[in-house]
Amino acid sequence: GACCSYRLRNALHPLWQSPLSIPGGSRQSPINIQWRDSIYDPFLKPLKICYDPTTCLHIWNNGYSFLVEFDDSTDKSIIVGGPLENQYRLKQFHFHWGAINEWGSEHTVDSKFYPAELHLVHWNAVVYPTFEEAVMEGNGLAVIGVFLKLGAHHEGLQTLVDALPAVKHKDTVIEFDVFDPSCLIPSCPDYWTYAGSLTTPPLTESVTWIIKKKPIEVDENQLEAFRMLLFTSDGEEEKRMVDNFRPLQPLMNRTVRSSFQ
Ligand SMILES: NS(=O)(=O)c1ccc2oc(NC(=O)c3ccccc3)nc2c1
Ligand SMILES: [Zn+2]
Repeated sequence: GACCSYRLRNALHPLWQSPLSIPGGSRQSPINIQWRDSIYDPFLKPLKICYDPTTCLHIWNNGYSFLVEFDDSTDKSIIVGGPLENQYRLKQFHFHWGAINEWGSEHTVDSKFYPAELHLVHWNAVVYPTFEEAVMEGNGLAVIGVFLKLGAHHEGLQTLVDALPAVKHKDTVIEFDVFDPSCLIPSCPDYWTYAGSLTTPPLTESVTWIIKKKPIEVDENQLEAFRMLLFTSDGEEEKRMVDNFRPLQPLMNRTVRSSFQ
């Protein structure tokens, strides 16, 4: 059935030479969000986002994507509300994108891909002492997903794009001391939410996904800048960093809730 073909696809997908046996596999991510199957939940609260731009630390190319990491030793940059029982601390954000504009996002909406997707990764520091422990727990992480669509130039993203040549190769890092990632989040409050997993190893089923309904607009040059990054380290044969998204996973017996009617 569909499930075993997913299993096979996961095992064969080039980027994720994950062992044939993926973890449990009852709440894997990403998924297709079928708009008409999502259930409006009037008890979902608005998501409250409070980031302190001075908690920004550095940008680095980890060989999967480029990450902007934050100082998560205090509650200075947090999210609260939405589907969440506790407040969650911002750890890092990163993107997934395609070689061309026809695909690139991890989640799809009514089977439509966006050219890229932003993930803002947070962890439950109220209940767990470290990020590493939170990664192993069902309510450990909360990731906000924001779709990127081709359109107008995005001013806030440009400061990131300007820094990318300095992290072209895997395992390069540069200091990035002030950045407010809320400029990358649409002002429209509408979102979908479901219980899922990390989409790269360790693929642990510890993520409450909060997927914003509205995309942000970025221009062609900004998407092309992502595609100039490399999976490979300096001195290795160059492999462009593109198509760093995981294949869609089976919904199994999950429902996707919406914060809007
Ligand atoms: N595509 S994803 O599902 O958002 C996703 C997938 C896999 C991830 O591994 C980590 N680890 C750290 O951030 C980390 C940062 C610093 C120290 C330890 C871990 N974040 C992830 C997000
Ligand atoms: Zn991601």
